[in-house]
Amino acid sequence: MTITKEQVLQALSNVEEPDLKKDLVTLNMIQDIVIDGNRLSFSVILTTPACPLKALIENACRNAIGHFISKEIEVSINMTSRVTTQKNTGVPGVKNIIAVASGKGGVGKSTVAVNLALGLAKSGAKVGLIDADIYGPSIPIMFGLEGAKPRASNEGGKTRIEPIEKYGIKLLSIGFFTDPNQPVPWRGPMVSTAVKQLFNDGDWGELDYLVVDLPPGTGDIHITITQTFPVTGAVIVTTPQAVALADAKKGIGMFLMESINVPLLGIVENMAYFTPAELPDNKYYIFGQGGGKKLAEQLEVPFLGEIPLIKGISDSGDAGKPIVLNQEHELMVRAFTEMANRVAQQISINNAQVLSGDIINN
Ligand SMILES: Nc1ncnc2c1ncn2[C@@H]1O[C@H](COP(=O)(O)OP(=O)(O)OP(=O)(O)O)[C@@H](O)[C@H]1O
Repeated sequence: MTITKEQVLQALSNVEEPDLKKDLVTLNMIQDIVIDGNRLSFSVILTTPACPLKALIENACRNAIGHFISKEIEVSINMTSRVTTQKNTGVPGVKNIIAVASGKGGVGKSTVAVNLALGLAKSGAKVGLIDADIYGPSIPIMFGLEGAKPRASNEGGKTRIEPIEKYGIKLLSIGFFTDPNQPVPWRGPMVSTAVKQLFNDGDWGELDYLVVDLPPGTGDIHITITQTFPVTGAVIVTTPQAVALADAKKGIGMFLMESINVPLLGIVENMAYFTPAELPDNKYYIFGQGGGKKLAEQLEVPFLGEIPLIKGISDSGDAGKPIVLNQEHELMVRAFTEMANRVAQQISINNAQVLSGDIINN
């Protein structure tokens, strides 16, 4: 039997991407169609490396070919991915900037930023991390990089700073350039210049996601970053207590201000419950239950997940090996991996909504 490329595309135009709510052909996700007698192969380009719907989409493609063309065709599908982008992020080669913020200090914003970056990288994405928490940069410690100094060079009058690579991600922290034993006595404009340099002078190469750990609260750095670089979206970290939730709301308000206008990717509730190591199935909601989820519902933004409170996180942070890399802490690995996948999924959905039509650029 002879089949044509047009028949294949026609059949696959009946398969909808469940998140993006459009068919795979309209989204330009079907590529490299090869027909050889009754053998057919093609690639499906997903928009997140760890697409939770991968198996479902592959199955739907096989069914569509069987149903609309013939069950006799031998189908081979290459499921691959290419992270989308919707706007120029202002940093060459960087497809998406993710700002991680919290209203209140000490809620675990840096912990979430680090494990988010590593979770995204684990799924196969190219990831960078900027620690813009100028008054309390904690990423050098969390990666075991205290005292590290990134190499800087000068190319044609332009400074290039080489991010430090560890655990598969590229890192720059304001802490690499300051004395950890001294407070940073910088005024607003100096801070803004220093932070912008991390973005502009960093030799980031090609990145799918650049995660930015912001200082707590709302201030100069938030305004500088969001007004200089078109941020793809913000992840808000809170804990379950009423004070933290109230501050998270303020933080969210800032991102939604007309002059800032950064889309919200969602809310993460950290230290949501306590699970003792010896009783892994028990959850104790010591600070109250469901506050983060309720806030997300109220504000109509996605809820990205609950991260339990366990002692291992602070130990891992202090030991320079973030918990998402520590298979012994299965519960945490799962919580952070799922959160990272939800963030990637949300970016893919937002990008598709902005781009309408072809979302995979050739
Ligand atoms: N889920 C958790 N379980 C146990 N400890 C945690 C958890 N999340 C964070 N911590 C610990 O709480 C402390 C504060 O976390 P972190 O530095 O990530 O917070 P932050 O919000 O970035 O703080 P800052 O306001 O100083 O920037 C750290 O010691 C960290 O290891």
